[in-house]
Amino acid sequence: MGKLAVVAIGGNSLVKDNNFSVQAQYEAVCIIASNIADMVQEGCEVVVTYGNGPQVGFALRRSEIAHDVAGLSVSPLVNCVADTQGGIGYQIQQALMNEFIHRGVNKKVVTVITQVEVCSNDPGFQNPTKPVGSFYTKQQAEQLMEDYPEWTMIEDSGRGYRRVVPSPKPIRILEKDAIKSLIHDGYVVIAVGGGGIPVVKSDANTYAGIDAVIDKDYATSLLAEKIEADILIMTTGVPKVCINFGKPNQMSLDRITVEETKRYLMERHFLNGSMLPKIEASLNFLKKSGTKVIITNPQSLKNAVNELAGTHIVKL
Ligand SMILES: Nc1ncnc2c1ncn2[C@@H]1O[C@H](COP(=O)(O)OP(=O)(O)O)[C@@H](O)[C@H]1O
Ligand SMILES: NC(=O)OP(=O)(O)O
Repeated sequence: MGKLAVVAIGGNSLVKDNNFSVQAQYEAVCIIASNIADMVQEGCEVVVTYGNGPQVGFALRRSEIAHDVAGLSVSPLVNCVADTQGGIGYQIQQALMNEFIHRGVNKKVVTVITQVEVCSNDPGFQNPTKPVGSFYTKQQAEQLMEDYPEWTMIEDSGRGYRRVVPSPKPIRILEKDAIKSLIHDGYVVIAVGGGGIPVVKSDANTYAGIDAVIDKDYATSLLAEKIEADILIMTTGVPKVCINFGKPNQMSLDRITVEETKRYLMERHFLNGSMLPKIEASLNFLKKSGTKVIITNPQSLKNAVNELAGTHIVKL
């Protein structure tokens, strides 16, 4: 078996130039699929995970508006996660499958509906931190919080204001063994979409969904550790991680060690709800099975694997 890489696709990186259409998202997915197919052809085993931050927020909002306008029942947030996990997984699966067909590569692709266990006492339920859906101006955000007193909104990385929802930490991936078997059988596996569908265990050892959005970077790092992946790659909206992000002295990083990363983390260079989870997920992974983490944008993926792009976080 070649090197095992986990490629995590950021939900925001699937939204191009504020075009929220399904077609535009599919086009963004196709760029990533082409890069992933290159990696597979170069001998890598690949597992794909993906976010759903924008998409799950849109799904929730659509359902709330349908309730207000047409009296339809509101979809619980956990079902919005399941819906977007399926919808985005379908697009990635189809784009990758078509890419392999075009190239004459005999590789099977499958998406696994993935449930991820969280703790019902997780402090994340009391303190929502996960930005979802659209970006709003400060004025719009103030108006929305007046109209919907139950909403919490925060400023997200200088990009505008967004609604935030609870984001408990992932503790167990229920379908982990199925994912491992499929990798072993030669599939490109797509899993842990949207961070996984959050579930809690009952006293009777059964499971039930709970309203939250798990950060896909933490869920991906947990999966990467459990399947003993060699490399973790996170694609997002920026080609490289920066220090002093958004400031006049912003500087992008090519290669950093774990120790340097920890120092930048202490110096608060990575913003909450956006780059911070990626960095924490990277450090978790490198503490366990991982040898290297790459953070870059989708179009640079192939070059990044060949050390020509992206930010590389290494043990030494
Ligand atoms: N230190 C940093 N370096 C680079 N980008 C940063 C940094 N801090 C915050 N960001 C922002 O974080 C974004 C990535 O987070 P986000 O869009 O939430 O991730 P995702 O692509 O997984 O949806 C980048 O596109 C950038 O706007
Ligand atoms: N669920 C999640 O973390 O999605 P994003 O990566 O799109 O924020």
